[in-house]
Amino acid sequence: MVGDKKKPPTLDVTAAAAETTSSHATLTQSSDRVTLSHPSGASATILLYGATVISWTAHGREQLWLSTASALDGSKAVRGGIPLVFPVFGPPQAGTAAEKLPQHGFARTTRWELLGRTEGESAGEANICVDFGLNAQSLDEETRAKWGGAFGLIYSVTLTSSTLETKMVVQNAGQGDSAAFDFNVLFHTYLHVPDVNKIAINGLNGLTYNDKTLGLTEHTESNETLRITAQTDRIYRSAPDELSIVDATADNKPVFTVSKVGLKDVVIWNPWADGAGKIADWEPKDGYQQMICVEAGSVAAWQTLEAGATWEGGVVHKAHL
Ligand SMILES: O=P(O)(O)OC[C@H]1O[C@H](O)[C@H](O)[C@@H](O)[C@@H]1O
Repeated sequence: MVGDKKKPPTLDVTAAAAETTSSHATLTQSSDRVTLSHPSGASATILLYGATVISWTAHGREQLWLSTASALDGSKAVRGGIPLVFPVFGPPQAGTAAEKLPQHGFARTTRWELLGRTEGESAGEANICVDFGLNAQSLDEETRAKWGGAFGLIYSVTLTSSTLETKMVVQNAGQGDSAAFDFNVLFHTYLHVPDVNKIAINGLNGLTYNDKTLGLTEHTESNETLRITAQTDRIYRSAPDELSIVDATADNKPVFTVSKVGLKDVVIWNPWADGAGKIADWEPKDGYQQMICVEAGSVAAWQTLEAGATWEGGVVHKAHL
């Protein structure tokens, strides 16, 4: 696990018991998952495998899309929810330190350690937060041999009545000049939407993006609002810190607000019918109509972390419906 001295000072590791309750919120733990419950009725369930959020409820409804065919037993990355991408986004390029790793790295396919829970306040309301840790020593030997970074990660998931915040701290525990490492990091959030044909994404106009469906070619977004009408897989570079997802068929009623801190890029992904048909664990096949991936991260360029240095970034997802 991440060294004691490097944990956030507020972290209450001793509270990570089988079940801890308070008048404000509860954390329930089983052998493979943790569930946070907020007094408002909101909840979040996180698998220790990949520290993957597999459910987030607010306003009495599920806010994340999860394939009904997804493995949840640690045999394969989860198809839906919020898989974590680290230390490489997409298929690693030959010649990079990450070249031997699988697509999207190892964070989503490694069991994390539960560090503990805290309660606090955000935006004037009570929240509950749970922290998970992963470091180089906890990787299996095969994975360690594929990527040498002396990394430590602390991943925090914070729940309020209508928001889910995901935050990552990356530490370089290495020593000496040669211990710097490069990484990508991304929160691969599958947002659940009532009908993808009706939503629009605001905040991308004027940005440069690389279109993965067109061989990663570079384009400039010229639409005030982005509608999803076909397979979409784009890396929007240097995106603004706030994006809104609205219902374009209902006076642009807000559906989600996505606010990022310390993260440069946003990936927008929907596999559409053609893509979903090729993904074995995607069910129901027409489920692409009820989701949109809005993935905040730093992926267009490597983040370089020097020995002893710490990096931090996160995203707040706010559900309006
Ligand atoms: O199938 P996965 O490895 O989970 O990747 C799912 C998707 O992740 C990101 O959104 C990428 O931009 C897509 O190109 C990729 O298809």
